[in-house]
Amino acid sequence: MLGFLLGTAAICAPPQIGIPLGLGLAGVRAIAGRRRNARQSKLHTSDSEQKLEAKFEKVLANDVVEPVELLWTNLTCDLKVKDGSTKQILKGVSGVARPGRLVGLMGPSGSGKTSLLTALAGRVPAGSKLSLTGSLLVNGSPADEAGHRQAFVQQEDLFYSMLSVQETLKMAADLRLPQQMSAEAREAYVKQLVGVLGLAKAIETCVGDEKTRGLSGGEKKRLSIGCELVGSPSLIFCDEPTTGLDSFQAEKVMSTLKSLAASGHTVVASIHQPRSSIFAMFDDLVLLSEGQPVYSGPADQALAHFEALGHHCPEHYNPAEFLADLISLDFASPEAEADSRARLNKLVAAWRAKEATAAATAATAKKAAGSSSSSKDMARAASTDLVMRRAAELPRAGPLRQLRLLLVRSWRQVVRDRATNFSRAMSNLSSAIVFGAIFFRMRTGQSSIQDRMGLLQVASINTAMASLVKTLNIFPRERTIVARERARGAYGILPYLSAKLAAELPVGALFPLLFGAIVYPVCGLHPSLPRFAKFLGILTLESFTSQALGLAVGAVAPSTEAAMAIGPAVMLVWIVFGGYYVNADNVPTLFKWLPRASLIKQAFEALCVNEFPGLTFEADANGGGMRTGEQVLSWLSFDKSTIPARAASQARILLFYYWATFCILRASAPRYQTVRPDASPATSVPTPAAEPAKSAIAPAATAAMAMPAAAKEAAPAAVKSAAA
Ligand SMILES: Nc1ncnc2c1ncn2[C@@H]1O[C@H](COP(=O)(O)OP(=O)(O)OP(=O)(O)O)[C@@H](O)[C@H]1O
Repeated sequence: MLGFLLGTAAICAPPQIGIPLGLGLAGVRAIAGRRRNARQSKLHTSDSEQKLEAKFEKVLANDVVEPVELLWTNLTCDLKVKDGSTKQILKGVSGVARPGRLVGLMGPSGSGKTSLLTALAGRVPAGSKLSLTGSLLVNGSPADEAGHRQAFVQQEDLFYSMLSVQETLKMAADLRLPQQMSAEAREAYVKQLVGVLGLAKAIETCVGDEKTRGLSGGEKKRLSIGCELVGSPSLIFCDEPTTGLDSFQAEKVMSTLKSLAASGHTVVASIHQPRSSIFAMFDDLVLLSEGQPVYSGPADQALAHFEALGHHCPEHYNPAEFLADLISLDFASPEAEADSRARLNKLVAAWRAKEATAAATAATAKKAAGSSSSSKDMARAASTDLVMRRAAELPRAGPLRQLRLLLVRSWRQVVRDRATNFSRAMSNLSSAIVFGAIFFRMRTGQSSIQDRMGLLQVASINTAMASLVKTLNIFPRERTIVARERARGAYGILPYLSAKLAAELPVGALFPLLFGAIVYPVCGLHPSLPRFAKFLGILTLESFTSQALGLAVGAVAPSTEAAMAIGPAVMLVWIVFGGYYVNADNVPTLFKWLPRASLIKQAFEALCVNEFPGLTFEADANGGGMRTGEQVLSWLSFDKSTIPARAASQARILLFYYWATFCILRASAPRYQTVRPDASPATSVPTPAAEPAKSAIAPAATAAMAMPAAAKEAAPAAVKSAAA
């Protein structure tokens, strides 16, 4: 199985590293292969899967990435605005991304880079106000039918902050690689990936967050790329990978992308205004302004193109800056705007004319490329293609394995997050000290009845709020990570939620216990050990229910800020109907369900039922007042209540929130729209006007592009011969 690693390593590593590495470790691969076979026979893996896996290894070991060519023609993105009109964000953009080449998407802010990248990656949400038309082809087939593997590295780097680089990559590998891979092979695969990403020095460093120091911005970005690389995608999209990084880190990130392109991947990265050393890394360049194409072709021919149009880039000038200035609109004054707009219109018109001229040539070239490919090339590409696709379908981690892996991850996150745990402990401790000081050693006078009720109410509110706020702070962010991982098909919602709860509940229970253990004796609540234990149990269950409410709100809210606004507002309703401010008997029929659904009410009522029975109070100055705890319960309308009944109600509310969270998360699985064919007749052929320099694997790419129909016929024969 180490062969798998070596193959992938050879693909991911720059050629000068990959080839010696492959040769040097060939012996180790043989040993690992024998171990794998033994393990597999133990697992009763089916023969066909073993054969497929062997072929998969062979394909990877031969340093072959399935070549993928992405071709977009006349791509238009319309945005419906409020008044019913339409704003064009992309206005008929065409271009190509070839295997083995790094394509830079450049343009001024708001020019449509992110929109184009998102459209190319097929990540425009379905049902949004955006609609896409045009043509998007992968190796000649519509992108949504091509079945290729691709990765989308988003601008924001999100991770479980307490996991190290190695653990993060290993988790991605464990969840997403075929489960037949041995543990050693996975480990070696991760090690190799770390090398490719240049993260060897940071391998044990935890990712970190605002509270805990960890990876630098550049290292986080490379880790994001690494997580997306698991599964060896042919096509890699990267949205503004250098944003927020210093020039050194930005260059390292771009070098990683460049070496991935050099090993056969097709890489497309949007970038705002790179320094000249980064600009020099681009093989191809797509320039956009105001959603219109200004240039699309080899990066080293861009300046010549604009030179021919009368715009000369001064010597020793950063070409990226020159191009950015050239295609930007100047809003300094109406005259400057009119001038820059006129210049831009000319540049766009010149490019459109060049595209139109290239159309006929490209059609002929495409035909020639198809016929010049040897049948051997075609069979090889078809074989590779089929094996890679089928290998990607090998079973990954099943639900139980997912549960185990996710449990380990959540547990590490919860236990290692000392900063959060410390602040939670301090918050509960300080609340306990404040309440302890206010309600210190309550006596048995009439006024102590109110004090006891007040303490029980604030104890239930404090416990609920502490748990809610902590969950709202963390969960919306975690939900985004989960959504990304689910988009890669890493795991299901049920294993995720089960693992999260199993890991978090034991740690989460410590904080209400700490609070209750101080408040109960200090305030002089009913002096009985069983009642003390029940007091702690009621608070802990309430804390879990409040966490579940936080999960449901966090699942539905679009951001942490929104969740922090919605959660306390919902909690306020439960506090009002918490049994202290409004007597349940006086609630209008329409709202009768509210006290029943209030987690505060269930906790407060249970705490009262635990506290008051058996207590006696001194009479007031007139000899009146409530003399027994039972009278107090009756006054509160809690006289028929029992602790098991309240606990059962609380458990029902808890389960309802879990169920709601599950349903919301499942329903919110991202759905993306496909590109609708353009109704108008095709106006251009999507080939850069200038012929790009041929990459090492360009012939394979051309063959793959030209032969989807032929591939279908050639594939079975090719695979048969490979199996033989
Ligand atoms: N979902 C959307 N709703 C409203 N406007 C949008 C949406 N998506 C894009 N736009 C608009 O389309 C234009 C292009 O946006 P886009 O984010 O693609 O530009 P960009 O070149 O990536 O900008 P930047 O470099 O600043 O990130 C902008 O004017 C933007 O406001």
